[in-house]
Amino acid sequence: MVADADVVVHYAAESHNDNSLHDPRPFLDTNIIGTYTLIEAARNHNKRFHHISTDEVYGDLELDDPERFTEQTPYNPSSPYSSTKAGSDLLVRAWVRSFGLQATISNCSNNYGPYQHVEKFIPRQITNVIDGIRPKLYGKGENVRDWIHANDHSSAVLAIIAEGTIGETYLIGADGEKNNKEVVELILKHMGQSPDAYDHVVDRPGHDLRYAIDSTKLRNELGWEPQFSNFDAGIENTIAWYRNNEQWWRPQKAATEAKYKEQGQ
Ligand SMILES: Cc1cn([C@H]2C[C@H](O)[C@@H](COP(=O)(O)OP(=O)(O)O[C@H]3O[C@H](CO)[C@@H](O)[C@H](O)[C@H]3O)O2)c(=O)[nH]c1=O
Repeated sequence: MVADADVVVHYAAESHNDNSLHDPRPFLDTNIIGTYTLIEAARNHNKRFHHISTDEVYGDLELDDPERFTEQTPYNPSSPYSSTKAGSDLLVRAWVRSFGLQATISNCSNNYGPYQHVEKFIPRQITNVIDGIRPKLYGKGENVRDWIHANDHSSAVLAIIAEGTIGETYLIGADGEKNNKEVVELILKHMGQSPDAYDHVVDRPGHDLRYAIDSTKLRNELGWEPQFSNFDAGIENTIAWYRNNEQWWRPQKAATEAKYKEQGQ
């Protein structure tokens, strides 16, 4: 497959923190060995490679910290998931230096939009409300995530593939910081529910407090700008998508909720 490709863009990963806390092994197999397999294939076939990664490799920030993550922030991952992504980033960097792999890396903040698995925060709450279940907030709901629409993530990746400098890392983010409580309240508002119609549940062990991305390098060097900066409208459209595409998510819903129930979440 790699022999016939122009560019290998490596999005594939075990990506869900909660899953990694209950069964870390698939994260090592997929994120570490899987990435090793792909960079070896790209090296053997002399192909341009782009590695999709996460801002979680940088650990977390305090809620009141004025700083945001930059390409210079030291790696400090917290979870089995983010530590395997940090490991996969380092493999790519080593293949660039040792073997001259023509690779770039991007670390993106939290994505939202259509086609997201119902295990993730936003689709879980939307599909819960559709099913008459109250949304579930971990802990106090004060944790902050820096939301970006999936289409903006994709346009940034395209810009990096086209114009990015080999060996470089680019942070992708759209200045979308919101705490989890605000997001749930917005979903409830757009779904005609009372703003307090949610439950607090058991917190995630080691739960990262806040992620925040400074994407100046991507914007200045490659001229990238996000197009979907209206989060309110983005959430409304995402709700409409889940309402209109039940056949896509329904097969995963019961098993996903059963797993959460086992953890008191
Ligand atoms: C599923 C769920 C999550 N949460 C909280 C935990 C987090 O603070 C926030 C978002 O949770 P998640 O959707 O699991 O996403 P998070 O752990 O931030 O990680 C996401 O964003 C990362 C980028 O920052 C990606 O690398 C990961 O693959 C992706 O899963 O919502 C709740 O309060 N209730 C929930 O039911």
